[in-house]
Amino acid sequence: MTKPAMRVAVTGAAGQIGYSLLFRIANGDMLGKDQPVILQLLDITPALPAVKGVVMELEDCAFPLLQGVVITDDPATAFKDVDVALLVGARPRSKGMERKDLLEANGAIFTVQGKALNDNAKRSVKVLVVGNPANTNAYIAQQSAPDLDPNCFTSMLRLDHNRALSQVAAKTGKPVASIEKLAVWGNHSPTMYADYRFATIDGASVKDMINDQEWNANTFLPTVGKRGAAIIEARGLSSAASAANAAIDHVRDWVLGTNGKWVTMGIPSDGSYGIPEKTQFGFPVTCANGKFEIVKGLEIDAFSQERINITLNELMEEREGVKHLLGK
Ligand SMILES: NC(=O)c1ccc[n+]([C@@H]2O[C@H](COP(=O)([O-])OP(=O)(O)OC[C@H]3O[C@@H](n4cnc5c(N)ncnc54)[C@H](O)[C@@H]3O)[C@@H](O)[C@H]2O)c1
Ligand SMILES: O=C(O)C[C@H](O)C(=O)O
Repeated sequence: MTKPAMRVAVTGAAGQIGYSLLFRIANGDMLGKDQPVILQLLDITPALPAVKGVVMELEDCAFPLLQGVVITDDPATAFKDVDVALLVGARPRSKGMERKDLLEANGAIFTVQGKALNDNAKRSVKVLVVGNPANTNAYIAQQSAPDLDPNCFTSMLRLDHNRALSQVAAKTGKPVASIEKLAVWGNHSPTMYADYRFATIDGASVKDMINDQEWNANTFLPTVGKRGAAIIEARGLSSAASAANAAIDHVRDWVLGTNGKWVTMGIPSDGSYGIPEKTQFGFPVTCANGKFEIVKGLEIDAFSQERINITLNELMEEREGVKHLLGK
């Protein structure tokens, strides 16, 4: 029997991530090959003609799972009864900027959209914030939606997770798919802490295999942390296909589960590992039955604690910087 369609809102639908994302959602890559979808696309008024062009292309793909498309510049319409909301629409940084430099330009978008989700989305909505600075924007949206469970709101660290997987695979000469139990802690920024201390490949310790703390501190962490800037430098534009791919991975795992495997999600802290409650922080999680759960009880050594403190402090500063948007 055919499943009822799930409603998926995507903001910034005319943008470059949107162009990589929408076709994959409509193809069933995110919610399953047996899951019909209705896309509810939001962008600003001047971008609506471009959204219509993308929708013409979606039609021309004749995706069997695509049951309908809504195009709008009104957040209330975009989020009406949605099961999943991908908040991508926001300005990207250009060369020389850090992601937090976007707070002023982008923060306000997320108060409006958080409120619109609060008033219109399904109570079980799964929200992923991609627009930068993603963790703090997700915090703003969550704080603007007091009637929704805070755990409805997540932010994207999956791109950092996937980047870290690739670097570890290259260093060890082993396939990406063989790596388990990798984690990325903290903010989606160069301060994030990609941690392979618990990672295994075919049951063997990755840390022992690499056995090179100098490489960890001076090559691996800067490479993963600054990868976004390296892509902007090389492409002249920020990452788009890999960002869309990470968004698909994040939501797919949240909805369909990880079978006990660890993934990284930015989620509101429950106080674990000393991270203040509701801080949107990258944690190792497992997902089952549509819910995520933090991997608890991991030992945090001195080097890791130092890195976690740095990324947490940055998030606290960002939070301080958006207080005025939240009337605090
Ligand atoms: N978290 C991550 O890992 C990650 C990775 C890559 C990019 N990003 C971020 O994602 C965002 C989008 O990147 P992009 O390359 O697609 O940018 P883009 O400029 O190509 O597209 C952004 C789109 O958002 C739209 N938009 C602007 N304000 C809006 C609003 N209030 N409501 C709805 N739509 C709005 C624009 O009109 C545009 O169509 C940027 O902030 C970028 O930094 C995050
Ligand atoms: O780095 C950026 O500004 C874009 C994105 O967050 C990335 O990590 O590629």
